[in-house]
Amino acid sequence: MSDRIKIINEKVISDRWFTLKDISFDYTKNNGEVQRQDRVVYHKDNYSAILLYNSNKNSIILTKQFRMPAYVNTPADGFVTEVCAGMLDNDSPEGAVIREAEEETGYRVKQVQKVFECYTSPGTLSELAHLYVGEYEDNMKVTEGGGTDADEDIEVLETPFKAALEMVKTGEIKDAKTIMLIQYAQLQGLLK
Ligand SMILES: Nc1nc2c(ncn2[C@@H]2O[C@H](COP(=O)(O)OP(=O)(O)O[C@H]3O[C@H](CO)[C@@H](O)[C@H](O)[C@@H]3O)[C@@H](O)[C@H]2O)c(=O)[nH]1
Ligand SMILES: [Mg+2]
Repeated sequence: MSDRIKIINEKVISDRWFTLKDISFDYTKNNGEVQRQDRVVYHKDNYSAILLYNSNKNSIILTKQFRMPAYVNTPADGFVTEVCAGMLDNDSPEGAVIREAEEETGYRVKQVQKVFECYTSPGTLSELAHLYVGEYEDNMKVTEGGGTDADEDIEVLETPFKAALEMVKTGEIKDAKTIMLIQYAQLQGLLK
């Protein structure tokens, strides 16, 4: 496959947060014809996310925080309900998800299970997500959570699983990784 792609030029448009590049390349089409193409790509660090669940209480841990891109799309959607997620920051996907679970939700989990990887928006972003589930218990709560960066202001919401399913149905939960993990838990019968 890769011999069908020849990079011709890469131009950095912005490296203000992650890097936005304009990439021109020669692409060999399925019919053998070579075509010069140009794509704008946002190089975004990979991240891990986790659905923390308690199968005795039938509850999950969700977070809620302001997300400017969602606000730009629809101001009423600016505060986004999500599972805990964070960038790898040079950790392994598993190390990062355990770190972020504690920083954002206050739960110190030891065992996590990887369920899948996904490209979050492969036409635009280089970002690959590593998605996990993990059991939490009340006695694993070591801090209030909320995030460690000065500009992180994360609400931690212990939510009955039934209520979360309803939030997906009504559109109150619109975040893709969160919907995927909630539906995974439902399909696997992790929670009722
Ligand atoms: N200065 C600056 N800081 C930013 C920017 N974007 C994010 N940050 C800050 O960088 C930190 C990143 O926190 P993480 O927990 O590691 O990542 P995240 O923001 O939760 O992002 C992950 O989940 C998102 C939601 O699904 C994903 O959209 C994102 O790509 C990523 O994987 C946060 O403090 C956030 O405010 C930016 O453009 N500029
Ligand atoms: Mg985060």
